[in-house]
Amino acid sequence: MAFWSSTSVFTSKVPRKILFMFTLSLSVTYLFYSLMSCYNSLQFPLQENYAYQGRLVTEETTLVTLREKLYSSSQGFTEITGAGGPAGEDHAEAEERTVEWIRTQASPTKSAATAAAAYRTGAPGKERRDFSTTDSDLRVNCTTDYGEKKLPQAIIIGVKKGGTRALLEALRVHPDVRAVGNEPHFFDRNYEKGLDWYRDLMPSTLEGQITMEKTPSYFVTNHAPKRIHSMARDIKLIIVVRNPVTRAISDYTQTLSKKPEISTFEVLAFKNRTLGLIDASWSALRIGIYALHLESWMQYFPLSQMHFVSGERLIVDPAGEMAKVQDFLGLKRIVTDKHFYFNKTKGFPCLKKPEDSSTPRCLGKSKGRTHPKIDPDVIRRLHKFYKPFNMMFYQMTGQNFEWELQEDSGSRGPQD
Ligand SMILES: Nc1ncnc2c1ncn2[C@@H]1O[C@H](COP(=O)(O)OS(=O)(=O)O)[C@@H](OP(=O)(O)O)[C@H]1O
Repeated sequence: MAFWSSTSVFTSKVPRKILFMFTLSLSVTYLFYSLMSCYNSLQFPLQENYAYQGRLVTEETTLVTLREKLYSSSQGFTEITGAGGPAGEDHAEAEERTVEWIRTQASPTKSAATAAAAYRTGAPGKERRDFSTTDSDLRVNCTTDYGEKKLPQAIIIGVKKGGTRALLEALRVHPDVRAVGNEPHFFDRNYEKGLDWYRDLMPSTLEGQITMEKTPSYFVTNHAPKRIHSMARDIKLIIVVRNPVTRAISDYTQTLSKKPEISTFEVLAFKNRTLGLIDASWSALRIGIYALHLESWMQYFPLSQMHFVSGERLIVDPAGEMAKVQDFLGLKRIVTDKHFYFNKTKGFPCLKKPEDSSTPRCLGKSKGRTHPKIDPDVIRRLHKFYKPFNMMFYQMTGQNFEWELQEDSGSRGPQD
């Protein structure tokens, strides 16, 4: 009773208009908060539904679109022929410097993922600017969200100066191949960093895509066969081989470009030139004794898991070599002669750009260097030195690379 009476006193004292306004504002506030909480609870189902539709209802289109996106961002010849300049810096050079940066700068306490991310994208700050390309930045951005990172199912293990970059870049045109741009050097220089570090370097892949990397020094690394085998015994191994004499000269040319003060090829090739004693411990020559290196690999892997690419044919018939590589990897033959053209200035086959651009891409200037002229007598002696090893190699692989037919040339081809 007291309550009712006090209420009636209150209503009789306060004007009806104010009471109405008060009630109205209370209702509006209540309505506002109700809507807010309702919005929050709706947000997740709406987002899920969007992704759900993307995955299931438009599955085909989405995958194709994603692949196209990944594909268009994974084209990778770094230099447009003739352009030169810092933007045209070659991958291999950048790779070397990235590896160098990681070796000297990366803190051992960093997590595998952080260190790998730094490796993949290059170093932050000044170093990063030196070898960054829009291409690789795109690659990282586009892939982090889609698919998952996997250990490689195929590796180009060699050989140094064989044509490994040309092969990898041509393979990357294939929509079912995703490869790390830099050379990870995991099984030779970075093994202690662990498999998580290695995996984290890899680009994300969608179902059906193959993860790849190339590090040509694996072929001549003692521990590499065992280590790779313990990671994946069914892995596919690709080896690009080239006339060992030409390969040695190419290797020397690369060293000479970095250290112009080194001795001549002729001096380095011999322990005693008068006695005709070849220095097979010189790495430029040692790498070319393919049969010996292959023996170590054959202790762990059957030949059926290895594919040998002719470095010479990769230049004169890139599409032909690519057909065989795609077959070996179980891929559809998508990279064909339509993807290549011969660039006269470069003297090598180059990749046509995808349809969205009219700009073709060739490898950088450290690929296809002009070799110094080497004494023909030294070349002849080196051919003689390699001949038995080559024969053994042909026997082991069941393939004749016909390097003996090139004995009189001693050099590499298109530009010479
Ligand atoms: N398309 C195309 N463009 C340019 N160069 C080509 C191409 N195909 C094969 N080659 C040959 O590749 C040689 C370099 O081999 P690698 O890429 O394996 O070198 S490296 O080990 O990664 O440094 C490189 O060696 P050099 O000619 O001695 O520079 C080339 O002969």
